[in-house]
Amino acid sequence: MSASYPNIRMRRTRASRWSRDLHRETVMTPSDLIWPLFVTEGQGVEDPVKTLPGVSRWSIDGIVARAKEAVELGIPVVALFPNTPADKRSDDGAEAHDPDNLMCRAIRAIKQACGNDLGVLTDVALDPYTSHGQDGLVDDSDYVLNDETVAVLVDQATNQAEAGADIIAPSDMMDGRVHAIRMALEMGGHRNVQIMSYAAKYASAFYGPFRDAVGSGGLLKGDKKSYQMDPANGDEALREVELDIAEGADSVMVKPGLAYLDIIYRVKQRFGVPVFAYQVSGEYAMIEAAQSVGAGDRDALLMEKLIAFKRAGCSGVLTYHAPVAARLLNG
Ligand SMILES: NCc1[nH]cc(CCC(=O)O)c1CC(=O)O
Ligand SMILES: [Mg+2]
Repeated sequence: MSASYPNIRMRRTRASRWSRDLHRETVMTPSDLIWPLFVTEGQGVEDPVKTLPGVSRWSIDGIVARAKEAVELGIPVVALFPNTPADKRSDDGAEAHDPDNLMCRAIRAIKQACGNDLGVLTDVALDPYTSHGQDGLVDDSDYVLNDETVAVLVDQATNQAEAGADIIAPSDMMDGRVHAIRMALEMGGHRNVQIMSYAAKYASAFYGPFRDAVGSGGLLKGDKKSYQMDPANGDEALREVELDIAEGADSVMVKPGLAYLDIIYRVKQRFGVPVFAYQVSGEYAMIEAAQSVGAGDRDALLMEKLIAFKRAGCSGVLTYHAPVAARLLNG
């Protein structure tokens, strides 16, 4: 007989629902969710994304409706990604400079409709605007240029802040861009605009459906391994995070989510900063696929994964399942 048994029975506290509720260490609420939304041109358009069943691209009127839905559900933030029309994509991603581009119009429309009831997070990177699908400017050998790209990103971020963005989220993985954007925001009088940096973003096979959604997938030549991180590396993620905090990020993101729980945990333990996980498109698609072949229950799979992010140390999670999760949490 073990020295502790039967003095200690771990099952005692699990025996009834009230007791399980009482002993729960981690809670998830709708305010832990960030809802990524895809914007497209037009009016009254809902364009389903084939590889993300249940997710659509919406024209700005639809995006405003989704934003109001987020407020009703208690979701504090939406994240915006534009599907730029093909004829506005170019080698240099010039459309990113236009203060009236799809993204900026969507930001203004949401802020007008929802004001301070909802935060708007905006993606900074060039892939929705480039004809080659890379997140930055490329040289003759298709190498993604760092400093030249950062200059464009600063302009893109400034336009988004001018349009009313509350959180600027650079997802490009260029070196030094957080500092450059922070300086531009300070100089531009946007002192309270936050930066949530995609600090540890991996060159992942889980981004496929997203690239479909923003229309960059078919265009992408090669891969993003010269700027996004090697999935084999963990110490390097801590260096990335340390730099972004020093450069002025208010919070950091780890992306993708589930396969990188160790990174989330290490970042939280080491730096104690707000950490967010991006449960990316491929992760969403896997849950939906499991549901559709009867391999698992979507709601249960989803909530288990979300609580794992909280347990690992996340302040919140970006997930396409945000409205589904919020409804479940709201009962
Ligand atoms: N700037 C690109 C960007 N911003 C968010 C995602 C992926 C999100 C997802 O898969 O849900 C990507 C894809 C990429 O790096 O190719
Ligand atoms: Mg970095």
